[in-house]
Amino acid sequence: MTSITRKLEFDAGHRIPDHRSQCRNLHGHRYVLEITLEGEVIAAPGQSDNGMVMDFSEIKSIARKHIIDQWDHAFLVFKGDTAVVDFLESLENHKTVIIDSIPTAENLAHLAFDTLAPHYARQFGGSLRLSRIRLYETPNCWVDVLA
Ligand SMILES: Nc1nc2c(c(=O)[nH]1)N=C([C@H](O)[C@H](O)COP(=O)(O)OP(=O)(O)OP(=O)(O)O)CN2
Ligand SMILES: [Zn+2]
Repeated sequence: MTSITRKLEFDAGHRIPDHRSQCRNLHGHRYVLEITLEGEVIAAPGQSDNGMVMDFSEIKSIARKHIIDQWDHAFLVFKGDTAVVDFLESLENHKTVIIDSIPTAENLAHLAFDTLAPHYARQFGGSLRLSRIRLYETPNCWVDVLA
């Protein structure tokens, strides 16, 4: 079994409404998402992905389609944070993602894991699995969600 990791970055706004300090304010981060997959190295001479667990560009395409393109330059807001939801909905064409939980790094990492895992599992007849999502909220703060 071999483990490979693809890193992607995106910018998003959020706030943690219950937070006792600064994080209750509207603010943003350049998030770093690391996607780690486990699988066997493909042995298929002549095939584009020969010698790879999965083509890094393919890992990126799946993550972009299902997470990055939605979250990049969006404001990620808890559905129960009605003051902010109402404000964002008053802005024409604003990119807002309403989620079922408070947008902490932990909850966002779990959401990314649960969203992406089935898409990677579908590759190569189910022989590939998402083994870890690591999400950096800042260079000093990150979360790991493990399979
Ligand atoms: N367990 C968690 N704690 C905190 C979260 C979180 O998602 N999970 N989020 C925040 C804030 O949103 C913020 O992103 C982190 O702020 P801070 O602790 O200030 O992190 P910095 O890296 O910017 O701190 P430095 O002191 O500049 O290193 C808070 N807590
Ligand atoms: Zn924050």
